[in-house]
Amino acid sequence: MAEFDFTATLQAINDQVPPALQHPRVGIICGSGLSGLATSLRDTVFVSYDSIPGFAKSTVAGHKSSLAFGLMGTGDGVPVVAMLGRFHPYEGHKLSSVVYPVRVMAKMGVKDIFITNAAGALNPSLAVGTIVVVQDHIALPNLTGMNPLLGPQTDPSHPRFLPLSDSYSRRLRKLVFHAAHSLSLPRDALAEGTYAWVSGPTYETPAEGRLLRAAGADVVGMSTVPEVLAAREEGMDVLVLSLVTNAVVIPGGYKSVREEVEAEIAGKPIVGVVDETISHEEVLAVGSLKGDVMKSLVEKVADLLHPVGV
Ligand SMILES: O=P(O)(O)O[C@@H]1C[C@H](O)[C@@H](CO)O1
Ligand SMILES: Nc1nc2[nH]cnc2c(=O)[nH]1
Repeated sequence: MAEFDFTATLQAINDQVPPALQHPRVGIICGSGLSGLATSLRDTVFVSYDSIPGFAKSTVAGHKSSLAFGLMGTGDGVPVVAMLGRFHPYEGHKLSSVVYPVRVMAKMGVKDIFITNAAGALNPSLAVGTIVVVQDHIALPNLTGMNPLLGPQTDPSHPRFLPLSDSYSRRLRKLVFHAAHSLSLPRDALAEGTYAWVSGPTYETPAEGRLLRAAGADVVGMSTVPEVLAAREEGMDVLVLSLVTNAVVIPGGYKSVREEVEAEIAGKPIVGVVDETISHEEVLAVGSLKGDVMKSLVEKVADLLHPVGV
């Protein structure tokens, strides 16, 4: 961690943020196309990543590069810091840089972190637009030597062998369902599921999608798990919400070329999906279409939070 200087980072941030907002209770990471979450904040102060030592720059469309500090929810509001733009390993950022902002949030006093992302559906019952409350993950990179916590510990007080069985806070997951009830969201607007982390930047082949589905994952994405690990190591409670932006596993699979040719010879139309691709533009479009639902959910959860220690 010698490359990171928390004191310099916090100093640069505090120079730009009024004292009342310098110790946020909640941290939010906005996924692809979900930076609109920050419009929930009042008295907002933006701090550009350029001005923060140790922070990288997000290079992905749909990700800005600033922190937003402000108050969320009714009444006095909950002090929040939101990352408008995250870092992904596929952009060339080291895993230690990817998770540095999460560690900085912990130093600021964040207790609960809400991590959002855009993800592809592996479970065919998940429609585009569904918000998945993540209850577990499968991280192939963690199992194959790319664990973000590999290497010297960033703090000797952290556990060397971090348990992950309780990574996704039951308290916060329950609050999401209470929030959805208060907002009268239809039951199928939300689901529970397991997130598979892959490195990207390629989207999955159909066979890779089937592999991850067979392994038990419901959605797949290219972020989040490194942040979850760092947050847990830092002692924060974690909530992850995945917005389903596209289907990876197609029910019934793709029609084979033989079936297509046979249908052509018989002069019949081919029934089923022949070919389908996903693009980041599509991912962002779903984000802007469904971002408001994510936003009201996050606002309501912030409202339902009890004061720290209660
Ligand atoms: O930052 P998130 O995980 O929301 O972004 C997803 C994964 C890739 O970065 C991108 C692919 O479209 O969207
Ligand atoms: N890996 C992966 N990440 C995504 N982010 C949004 N959609 C997808 C997807 O289909 N696969």
